[in-house]
Amino acid sequence: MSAKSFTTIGHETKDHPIYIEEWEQLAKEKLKKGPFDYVRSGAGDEKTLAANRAAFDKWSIYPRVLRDVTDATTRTKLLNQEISLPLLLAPLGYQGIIHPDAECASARAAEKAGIPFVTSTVSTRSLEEVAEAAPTGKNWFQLYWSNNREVSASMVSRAEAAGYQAIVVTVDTGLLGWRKSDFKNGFAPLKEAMGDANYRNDPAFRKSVPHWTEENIREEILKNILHPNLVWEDLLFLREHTLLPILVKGILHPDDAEKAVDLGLDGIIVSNHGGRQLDGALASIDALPAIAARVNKRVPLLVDSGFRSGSDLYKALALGADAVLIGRPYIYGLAVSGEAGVTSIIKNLQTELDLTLALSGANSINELSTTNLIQTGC
Ligand SMILES: Cc1cc2nc3c(=O)[nH]c(=O)nc-3n(C[C@H](O)[C@H](O)[C@H](O)COP(=O)(O)O)c2cc1C
Ligand SMILES: CCCCCCC(=O)C(=O)O
Repeated sequence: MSAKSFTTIGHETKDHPIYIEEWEQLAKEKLKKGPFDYVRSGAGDEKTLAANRAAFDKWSIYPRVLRDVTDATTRTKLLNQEISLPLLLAPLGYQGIIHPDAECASARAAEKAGIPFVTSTVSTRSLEEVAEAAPTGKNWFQLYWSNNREVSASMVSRAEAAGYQAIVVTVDTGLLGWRKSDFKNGFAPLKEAMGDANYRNDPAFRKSVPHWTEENIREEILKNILHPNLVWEDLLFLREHTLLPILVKGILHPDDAEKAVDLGLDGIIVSNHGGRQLDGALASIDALPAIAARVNKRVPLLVDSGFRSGSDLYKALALGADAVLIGRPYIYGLAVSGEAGVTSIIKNLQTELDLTLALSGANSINELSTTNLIQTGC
């Protein structure tokens, strides 16, 4: 889709909101308090959640004019694959608390839009079901490291067998963040039996729980996921167990980015988990420039946390990211209208990015660099 086709978009979205805030409000009206607060909230006093948004205002787009932008396009390549825009749907667990079609709807919307969908380890639908729902999709699998390496290896093998194209290892959740609204609401999605599909179906996990009962299974899953002892060397085990590209999600420091490249990992996702883990950590967009400089295009660099508009995406791409992941926005779309809602969110972002490119005087994502921005805030 190019900026020229913008006029057709109004029609396609006429029954849907344009503002993300409206989607959020509709999702709030539709969902129960526990699930809605679980999705919206951040850790602690939500300083990082807020910083993720505020940090975009430090940068302004520095436009150029009188350039022919008739052919401006958001198409680009990621991991040697064509994607229609540099956007991915981030791994969000437990989507069954949001909509009965859960991850299958999100994966189908991503498939139709030509962008990757990242299935979470704690998805409501098993990774095989998600792959079946979007058989031509660019499906990636997010791994929560297991305390039992055989379980991690087994999940990755299943992902390979189901046609997944990349593995994302999340490394910022060795312990769960201090999530006050969930404590207040007494809400724990795993207790709702919404994130256990990948474990129930996993032969290595079943073998590792000798006294499997319906009562203890979710406790066992939690014990399995939380891994404060995970260290870089553990990732070598994964490197040896798959030929799929491995991306590490949850990097904020350039030294850690360097370490990931040194270990032979294939990509980095700059992320503070949408402000849900370490409250007080820096905004992702603030972490990006130093990491981009250090990585220096040796591996793809992705970023998430707080992205809500085409202009936000543009800023990250100009600061050195190859693509951006969104989380809550598409989940609000899912809550409001299932697959169609997710599609609307993607289309609006694509159109806005396309227009932002063209209006700034650029024709493609690859042209963007820090010269397209100027720092106007601190
Ligand atoms: C409800 C919810 C569930 C999440 N579940 C996961 C998960 O299972 N695995 C993971 O790596 N990240 C998870 N995340 C973090 C997202 O992948 C992503 O980093 C974050 O949502 C990006 O910020 P944004 O929501 O502001 O776009 C979750 C985030 C939310 C909001
Ligand atoms: C024990 C780790 C579970 C994390 C669950 C999903 C998630 O990442 C989130 O932010 O919530």
